[in-house]
Amino acid sequence: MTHTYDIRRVDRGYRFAVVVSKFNELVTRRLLEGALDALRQHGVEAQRISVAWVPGAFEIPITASRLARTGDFAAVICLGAVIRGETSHYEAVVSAVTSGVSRVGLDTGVPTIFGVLTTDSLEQALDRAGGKAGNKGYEAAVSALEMANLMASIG
Ligand SMILES: Nc1c(NC[C@H](O)[C@H](O)[C@H](O)CO)[nH]c(=O)[nH]c1=O
Ligand SMILES: CC(=O)[C@@H](O)COP(=O)(O)O
Repeated sequence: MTHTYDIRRVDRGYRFAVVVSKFNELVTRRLLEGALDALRQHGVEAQRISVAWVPGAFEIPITASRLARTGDFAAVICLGAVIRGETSHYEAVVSAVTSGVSRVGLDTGVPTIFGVLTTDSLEQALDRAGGKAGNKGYEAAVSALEMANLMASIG
């Protein structure tokens, strides 16, 4: 019989860190609210959640890395909103935050969840921050819970 890891078990002892960027705060505050809602709904008490605000998405990876390396957190949830402007700055920020968040997870072994919107417009971002396309912050927190449980199951 095959063995399947159980990702549904929620351990109330887990601690979670959230890194959220101030840039495009109208959007990112909604992502944060979604993430906090998801954690709360899954039984994670407020005192088990640490939130770090950073200036922009570019600063997310270094902060996630520092938090992951404390060993205090079952997962680090990264939230941001990079919205395309007139220049190639968008590509630079997206590239840095995407590869940086991925690297933190691989380097530390702590699930580092990518809840960073990369959109062509503010409207697209708001749609994904509690609007008609859901709340990617909420989804990111559910992924964090699943990964925390999966990592604990694997040992
Ligand atoms: N344009 C966006 C930024 N840019 C700022 C950078 O992330 C960074 O804070 C700055 O270059 C200093 O290092 N950040 C976002 O989160 N979203 C953007 O759309
Ligand atoms: C993502 C960002 O890059 C944006 O705020 C920068 O806009 P611009 O390319 O018009 O300077």
